[in-house]
Amino acid sequence: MRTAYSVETVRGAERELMARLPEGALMQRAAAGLAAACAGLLRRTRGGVYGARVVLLVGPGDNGGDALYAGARLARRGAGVTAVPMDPERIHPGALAALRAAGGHLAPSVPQQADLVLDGLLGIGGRGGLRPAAAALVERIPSGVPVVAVDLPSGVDADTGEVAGSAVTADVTVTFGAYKPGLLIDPGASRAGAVHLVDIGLELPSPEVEALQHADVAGLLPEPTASSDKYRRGVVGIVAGSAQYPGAAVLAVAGALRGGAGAVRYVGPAADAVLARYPETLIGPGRVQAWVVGPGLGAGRAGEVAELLAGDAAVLVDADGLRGLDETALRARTAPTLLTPHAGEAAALLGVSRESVEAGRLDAVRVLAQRYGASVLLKGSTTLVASGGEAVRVNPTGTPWLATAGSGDVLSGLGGSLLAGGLSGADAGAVGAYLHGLAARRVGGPLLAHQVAEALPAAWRDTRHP
Ligand SMILES: NC(=O)C1=CN([C@@H]2O[C@H](COP(=O)(O)OP(=O)(O)OC[C@H]3O[C@@H](n4cnc5c(N)ncnc54)[C@H](O)[C@@H]3O)[C@@H](O)[C@H]2O)[C@@H](O)CC1
Ligand SMILES: Nc1ncnc2c1ncn2[C@@H]1O[C@H](COP(=O)(O)OP(=O)(O)O)[C@@H](O)[C@H]1O
Ligand SMILES: [K+]
Repeated sequence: MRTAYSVETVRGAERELMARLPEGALMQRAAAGLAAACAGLLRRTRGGVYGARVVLLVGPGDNGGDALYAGARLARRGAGVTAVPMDPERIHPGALAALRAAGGHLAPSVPQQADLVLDGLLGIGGRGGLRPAAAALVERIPSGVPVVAVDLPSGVDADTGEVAGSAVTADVTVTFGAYKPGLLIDPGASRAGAVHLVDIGLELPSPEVEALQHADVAGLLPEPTASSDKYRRGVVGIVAGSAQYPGAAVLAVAGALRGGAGAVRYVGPAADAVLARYPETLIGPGRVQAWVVGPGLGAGRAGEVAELLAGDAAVLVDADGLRGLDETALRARTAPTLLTPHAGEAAALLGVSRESVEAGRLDAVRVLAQRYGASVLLKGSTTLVASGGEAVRVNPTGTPWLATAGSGDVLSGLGGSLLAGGLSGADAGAVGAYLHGLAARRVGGPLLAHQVAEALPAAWRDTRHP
């Protein structure tokens, strides 16, 4: 499991550790890790540190201090290091002295000839969009030169991944002590590049955000045992498709057949299309452990959604099923409930614009989960799953090629199948998104939704191999 912690939590852990260590020790640990990562990068890009031209963008706080101390270490190894301050009146004094003692110097503007740029403008102390002095330096980062962000790319909100205005786009982010949620959640995550964690010895409580990895997923997948039969493995029922959208039913069944349930039952007007493609499907109403309702349902079928929600089986609600959800009915449920909106559907549920959901994904998914008393999977770039007071799960797999018609239908069938196999709403959502994203990566791009479904068994097997 990869875990991420809020600024408040990180600061608390830092305070405790600093009280036990000599002054400045933590910053030295951070700077040593940062310099080592930069040296590694310079070895790969130009064969070594000696003679490299390194530019430091230096903010007024400790983030700038880290950059300066790391710059001093690189200067001692023969790099030519130039520091450009955001505000010449406010520079970490000890760190500047260390850089100067090592042969580095200050400059008023960003040199355009460089082998490496370190973004040490803002770290976890950054608030709101970059102010003009910081934004002006960011604009002058020469194109094509590798950028290493110190702790996090400046302009990215550490707690949420939100970006208000401009922000640094890094090739590598060297982060200290713990991942910050903003490094894992878009739009921040796609600014961070490859994230490298430097252990500075923090002791951390439970995380605010977490990302499953292969072993976590393998441990949650419902594998059959010697005593399994198809009913014990769980039956998933699919209520999807309409005369207008029969394909959604086929794709949801395609996902459900690969999610580990023992049987898939289809209820709706697209039975012929479903059977033509998947003769394994049971047709018509019957007992199930989990329902999937919504893909391609069309308008005017809220009664069917309400009926399923009034029952005691687990329910995954997607797409058209999300229209006019009854908050009270949802809150009264005791079986697992998983809602799977994309940003547009989430915006309709929240009564806000789609853009504001995209910009503040973490907040949106948390509010929805709380309001409906359900697990909520918010689709899109860096899919998120929230449930009650638990850590929000961020999906580390996936590809933008998934933004294609029908891929969400496959995900809903898959998630429902996992619910039928006994997973909780949060686990079914997180494991479903993980496999779905892994399958899509296996297919590559451009991809068709049914190919994602077909790649699910291979993705399932992949999770067993770290
Ligand atoms: N606290 C610790 O023990 C450690 C902290 N470390 C470093 O310290 C950093 C945090 O340092 P600070 O708390 O000094 O905070 P920062 O250095 O992240 O930034 C704070 C400064 O930036 C200014 N600022 C805030 N938002 C701005 C904006 N939008 N535009 C322009 N200026 C803005 C503030 O006025 C303040 O002066 C971490 O990210 C990490 O790099 C590391 O050295 C590891 C140890
Ligand atoms: N930019 C993106 N990056 C990664 N995944 C994406 C992106 N956009 C969409 N997706 C994924 O593609 C799928 C699309 O689902 P959805 O919007 O419901 O489409 P549909 O209703 O056509 O099936 C979801 O799994 C979503 O997370
Ligand atoms: K930074």
